Amino acid sequence: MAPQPLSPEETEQALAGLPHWKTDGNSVFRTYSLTGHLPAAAMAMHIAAIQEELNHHSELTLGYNSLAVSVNTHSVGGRITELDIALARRIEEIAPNHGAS
Ligand SMILES: C[C@H](O)[C@H](O)[C@H]1CNC2=NC(N)=NC(=O)C2=N1
Repeated sequence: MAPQPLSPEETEQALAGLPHWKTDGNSVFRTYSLTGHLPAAAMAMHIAAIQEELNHHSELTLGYNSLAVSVNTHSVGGRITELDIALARRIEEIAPNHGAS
C-alpha cells in the first residue's frame, strides 16, 4: 500500500522530535557537520546501507566536511510521508557515532 502524504501540520509535529531537520514543504532535510572528508564519506556509506535496508533513499550531498541529507517519497509524487520521517530518525540515531553535529 502506498504511504499517505503527511499534512503540513503532521510534518511539523514529526519534525518537533527531530531537532535541526527542516522542511520546505516538499522534502525534509538536514546538513551535518563532520570532522573531515573521510568521516563525512563514512557516514554517507552508513546512511546508504540503512537506505537499502529500508528501501527508501535520500539525496546525499557530500562536502569537504559536511553531509547534506534531503528526502521525500517519490512513489507519491515527491511528497513527505512517514517513510521520510522514519529514515530521518534512523540517521539521527547513527549521527553521534560519526561525530556529526
Ligand atoms: C521500487 C522501489 O521500491 C522504489 O523505487 C523505492 C526505492 N526508494 C525510494 N526512495 C524514496 N525516497 N522514495 C521512494 O518512493 C522510493 N521507492
